[in-house]
Amino acid sequence: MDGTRPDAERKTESKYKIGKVKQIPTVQKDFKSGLTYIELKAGADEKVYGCTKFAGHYREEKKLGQGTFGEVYKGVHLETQRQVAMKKIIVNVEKDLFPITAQREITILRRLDHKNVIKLIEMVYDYPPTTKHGSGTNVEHQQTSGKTPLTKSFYMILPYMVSDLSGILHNPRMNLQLSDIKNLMLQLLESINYIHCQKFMHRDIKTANILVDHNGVLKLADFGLARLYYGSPPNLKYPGGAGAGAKYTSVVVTRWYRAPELVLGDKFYTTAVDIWGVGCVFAECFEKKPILQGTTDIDQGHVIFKLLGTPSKEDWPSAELLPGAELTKSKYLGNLKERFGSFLDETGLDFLRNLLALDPYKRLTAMSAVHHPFFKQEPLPSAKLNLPCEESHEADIKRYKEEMQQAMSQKAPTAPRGHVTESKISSAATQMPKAPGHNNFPKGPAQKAAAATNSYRSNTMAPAQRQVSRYNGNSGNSGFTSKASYSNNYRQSDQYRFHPDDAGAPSSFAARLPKGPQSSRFQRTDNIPTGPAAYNSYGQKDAGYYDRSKQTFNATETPPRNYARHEQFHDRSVAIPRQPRNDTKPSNYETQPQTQIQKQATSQVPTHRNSRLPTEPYTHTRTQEQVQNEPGSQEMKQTSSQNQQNMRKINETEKDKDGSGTRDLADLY
Ligand SMILES: Nc1ncnc2c1ncn2[C@@H]1O[C@H](COP(=O)(O)OP(=O)(O)OP(=O)(O)O)[C@@H](O)[C@H]1O
Repeated sequence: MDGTRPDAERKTESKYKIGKVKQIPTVQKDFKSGLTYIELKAGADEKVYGCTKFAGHYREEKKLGQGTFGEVYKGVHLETQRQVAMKKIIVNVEKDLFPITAQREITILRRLDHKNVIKLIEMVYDYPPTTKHGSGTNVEHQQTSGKTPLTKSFYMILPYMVSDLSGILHNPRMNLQLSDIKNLMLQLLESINYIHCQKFMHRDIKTANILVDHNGVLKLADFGLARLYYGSPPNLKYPGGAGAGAKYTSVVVTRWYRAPELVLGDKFYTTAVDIWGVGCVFAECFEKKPILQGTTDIDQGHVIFKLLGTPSKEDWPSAELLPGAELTKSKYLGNLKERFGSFLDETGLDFLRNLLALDPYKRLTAMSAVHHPFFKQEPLPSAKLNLPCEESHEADIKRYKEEMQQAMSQKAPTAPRGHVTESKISSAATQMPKAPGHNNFPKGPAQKAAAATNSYRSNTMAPAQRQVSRYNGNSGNSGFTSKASYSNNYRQSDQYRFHPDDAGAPSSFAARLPKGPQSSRFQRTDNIPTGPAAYNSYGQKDAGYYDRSKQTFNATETPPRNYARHEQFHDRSVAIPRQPRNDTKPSNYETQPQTQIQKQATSQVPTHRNSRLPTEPYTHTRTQEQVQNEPGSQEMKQTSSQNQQNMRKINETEKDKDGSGTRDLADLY
């Protein structure tokens, strides 16, 4: 381009060669051929190949979120006035190191092209003013203040998305119906199936990385931890995911969304780690907060097993071979049904249970999950996600919390004598002692009852509860302008509803995903083979089970209630007797009796800033002393210290290559 420049200068420039040379973004049209083109002309001060210069082309507006290596801003492309999101990557001029996660994200995003995956529009750069290359807006300030070392910035320019799922779930004016959740889940599974088929694992699935545009289209974002995996894409050979043939770093995924095999230190994990994240996201749509909030990496294991039960050898045979196997000596019974039974029926619970299968080889794949009967039963997934067009990002969560606390402090109207009123409950609640280390939100039963009346979950609330909800659009008391939300039994007319099996369904979900390892279980029921080997919790025709006592297959009856799930579902030839579970009560406050209203209240308190790396738990209802005195806690302590030792060993040998951003390139591909 500029033949007069010295070689040395050209060498430094090519260090940031990122893509095509693209200095002038104006798209022109050739009238003869009808083709559009961009004229390439290097400006005198534009030194980075493949990047547009920030100054004069883009304007930075409000902050949308905090990234690992810089912030994410809303911005405007000046020539087109198009709104964009700008993910800022700050590079220290002295060290001159480009963050590897950013490099990884750019490389991967450029390879992906799917409607449910965020697109990288272009890269732009901004030089510090001390260099002769020109002046950048952000760095001028640095120079004048003279405090911080000079940095140059790169921006990943992405299409602007009006909200992320974390923001949506915390926004009191947004009310997701079950049909909307199904729609979101289908879009999410499509995006994950696409990236898995492209041989990438995402490794950071969480609500903050799931973006939604103003048309209700979901876009998976943040590929900073993604990587190419080895081996074939998901297929019949590899149930439970793909990529098992190689060793990867196990310190990936934001802790609360980390799959149990990662928690136990497995390095030969598969794409199934992303499906675990999908399960966490799905459940979060109901509780409106991350469902598995471990305070440490070891605690994460306990929290997982508290929800799903400690796995027996039959449940997860390879767990005992993992470095953190000590954790499987705990004796939790699991409380998935108690926690989510009020939101989901048996089919929904089965879907959740199979997304959150502890054994990755029993977990659904993205392609099989799409065919789960959950999506075929009422309410069907909505054809289009219609959310109020309000910006909702993780950066807004703090504001929602303040709004909620303000609304809580307002007095409710007095009720006739003898009736329990919201204000009475609230005042009783405020007298309850606060648990240590917690915020100001009420904790005791009465407070939780008060909080429950302010539930976000209007779609699952009883009508009486819904009437007193301040946040619900249905409520006359609503302090917010809200789109009319539907009543509990509202059902969209069929023309607006989507069924995955409908040939002419208006949506793009119509069963066009390839059939995967476990997908046969979720295909049409007439595909399910008959006979003893076919008992399958989804096969309506063959709803039989292997009767252990009679040593026969009972093809006509449904299994008795206590029949172990793996016997019906996973073990197709021999029913392995389930290990009797020790009934010792674990040190698990969730197993203590809780009223429904308490549970609702606990689930509705968004006390964390957002769902990034956890620092403290949401609720902390017991004192240290209480915890120590609980039955089983000493035993847990021993297990825990052994686990800690194990995990320390793992961490020492593999110093968080992914989490710290100091990964070596070899791990990339
Ligand atoms: N294209 C976009 N449109 C609107 N908001 C966005 C966009 N991309 C990111 N955001 C917002 O910025 C937040 C952080 O973005 P992102 O997760 O990509 O950054 P990150 O540096 O990778 O963060 P983390 O360290 O949490 O992984 C998102 O949760 C979202 O709220």
